Amino acid sequence: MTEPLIELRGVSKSFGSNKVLDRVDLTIHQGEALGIIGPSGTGKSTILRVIAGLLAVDEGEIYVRGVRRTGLIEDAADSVGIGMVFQQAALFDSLTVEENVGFLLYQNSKIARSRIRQLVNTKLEMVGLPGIGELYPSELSGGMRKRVSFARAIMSNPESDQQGPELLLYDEPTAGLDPIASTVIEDLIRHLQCSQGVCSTYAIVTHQDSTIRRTADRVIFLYQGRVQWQGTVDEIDSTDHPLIRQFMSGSVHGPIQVVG
Ligand SMILES: Nc1ncnc2c1ncn2[C@@H]1O[C@H](COP(=O)(O)OP(=O)(O)OP(=O)(O)O)[C@@H](O)[C@H]1O
Repeated sequence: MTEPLIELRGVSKSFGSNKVLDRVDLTIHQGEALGIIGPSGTGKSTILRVIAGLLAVDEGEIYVRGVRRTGLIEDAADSVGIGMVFQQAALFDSLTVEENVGFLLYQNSKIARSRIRQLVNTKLEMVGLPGIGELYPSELSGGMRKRVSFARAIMSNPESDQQGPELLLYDEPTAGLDPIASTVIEDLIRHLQCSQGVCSTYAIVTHQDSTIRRTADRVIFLYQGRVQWQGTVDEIDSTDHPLIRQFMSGSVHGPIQVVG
């Protein structure tokens, strides 16, 4: 098998006395669509932030295409471009859609405004929202805001060698959306995976059944700081693993402790 794009080896992370990740091993290969599921508060977003290089770990090693990462992403860029779509769309309300999507280029490059506008428009078209650059986030629906945040995550700098992120990390991209708006987002995630030159690999954290089934090929189940199960999306239905059976049925009875 080829070298993984990302590999976590024995990664642990605590917040105070709360040990959220406990010697987690995880690999993501080129072209994979990985679903990360598990009960609330079990460390799914934390894993994404670790993979993105936004959060330091207490123990363990992170390899990016076989090269050990030391420090955070701000210390040294990885050889693999990573884009992250946060749980909340996290747009700046006082900026237009265009300024939000092109934010990093406006801030960190000397590229002409007209060129950035062109690049932004291309990305807005890719997420199915052409011509909305002049609008403000408050004028958009929740689903549109999510799509704008996708456009921002896949923006690339034409002055750099990287065409765009090779790995996209989605944190609950369909949370709070109705079933149809969720389908639009799920289709978009798959479509972006297949678009040439953009993010053919992704990891997605989700609680939504339809999103797990429609966007993931392989799934890992996280609980009590560990990867407790992994399998294909079809195996979710056939496994008799008690954690998966309880989680997918939503039962309050079983090995998963119900909080609250
Ligand atoms: N910056 C932080 N400081 C302190 N505690 C944190 C921090 N970030 C996360 N935590 C704690 O770590 C645990 C895991 O949080 P995380 O957001 O990774 O869980 P999750 O599985 O994504 O949850 P959910 O499904 O509810 O979004 C929680 O108990 C959370 O309170």
